[in-house]
Amino acid sequence: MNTHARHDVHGDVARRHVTATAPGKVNVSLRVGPLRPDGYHDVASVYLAVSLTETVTAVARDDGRITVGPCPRHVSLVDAHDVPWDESNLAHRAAVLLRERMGLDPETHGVDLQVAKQVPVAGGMGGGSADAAAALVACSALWDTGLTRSGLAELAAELGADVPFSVVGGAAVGLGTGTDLTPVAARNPVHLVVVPADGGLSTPVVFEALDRLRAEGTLDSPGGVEVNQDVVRALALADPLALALAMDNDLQTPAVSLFPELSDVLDLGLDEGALRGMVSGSGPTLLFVARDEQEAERLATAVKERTGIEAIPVHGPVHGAGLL
Ligand SMILES: C[C@](O)(CO)[C@H](O)COP(=O)(O)OP(=O)(O)OC[C@H]1O[C@@H](n2ccc(N)nc2=O)[C@H](O)[C@@H]1O
Ligand SMILES: Nc1ncnc2c1ncn2[C@@H]1O[C@H](COP(=O)(O)OP(=O)(O)OP(=O)(O)O)[C@@H](O)[C@H]1O
Repeated sequence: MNTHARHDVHGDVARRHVTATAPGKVNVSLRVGPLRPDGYHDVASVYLAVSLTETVTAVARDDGRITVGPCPRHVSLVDAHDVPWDESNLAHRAAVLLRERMGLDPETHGVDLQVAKQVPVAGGMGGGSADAAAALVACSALWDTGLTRSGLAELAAELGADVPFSVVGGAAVGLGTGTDLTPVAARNPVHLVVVPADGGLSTPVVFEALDRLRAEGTLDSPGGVEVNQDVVRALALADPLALALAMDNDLQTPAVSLFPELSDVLDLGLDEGALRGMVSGSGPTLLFVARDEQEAERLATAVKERTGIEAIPVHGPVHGAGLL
């Protein structure tokens, strides 16, 4: 029996359960290369794990079934109606993959996954990826796999480009499809405001829009991608102004072309004193850089007052997926 699992009483049956959390992310730099034959793009990304986290409780079942649903105890801050609560859910896929790769008996190793979400759905902040990362960590403890964090990160890469980073957390450069991670220093927290949009954007559709804009010559087509070292340096120096000036995102133009309302909110954030505004990942969530925590609080309140949107002050880096 592993040391992390606790017991709970459901009816007459004591069921072991484990809870894990995993962070959402923003990309403070996202440089995207040309389309590859496998449908992916090489990226040079600088990831920052932020203080919006997903929580997954894995409750043991001995009938081999795997289920996923909203957590009945933890409050979700986002509308769980937008989430597919079936086998396509990334947390469900994570549990299936882990069980298979560890050679565990599918007749006896089942789990109910209870997910509490804080990260906007389909917002470009890797919320589904964080659910997968938390599910991997929770199920690994529940089933006593003995996998290390790097073993989990390797499995994570099979689930999606952003999943390994949510396992690892902190701040990191991501190469390849984003899964080849190198941690970078980020000593002091960076304070940001994230502004979710009313609706989501499909990640592949945003990448396709980028390819289209490049093919028609509206955007330059790079031969390859290089890491934005100015952003890496700004994180190491914990200098919000340098970070704001250096940040970039190749998916911003395609995301705004698909979701034109974003330009108004970007302008409004700058008008309210943000050091810089940018689309987070594939969008449509926006991120604004603030000078410090107080300024982030003030900015979030101002954006909320002017737009009615629930702007959220966050900070990063925070640690990766772990047991509660
Ligand atoms: C936009 C980012 O969030 C930035 O971190 C990621 O690149 C996307 O990560 P993700 O949502 O975990 O992506 P996946 O689920 O692996 O891929 C979804 C789809 O996005 C596109 N995709 C994703 C990552 C990548 N490096 N190149 C791509 O072209 C592909 O069409 C892929 O089929
Ligand atoms: N656990 C999950 N939570 C949310 N969405 C999920 C989950 N599992 C699968 N999905 C599907 O994945 C899509 C993208 O969800 P997610 O919230 O991860 O987007 P995202 O933050 O834009 O991702 P990324 O930044 O990694 O591209 C959703 O529209 C949904 O259909």
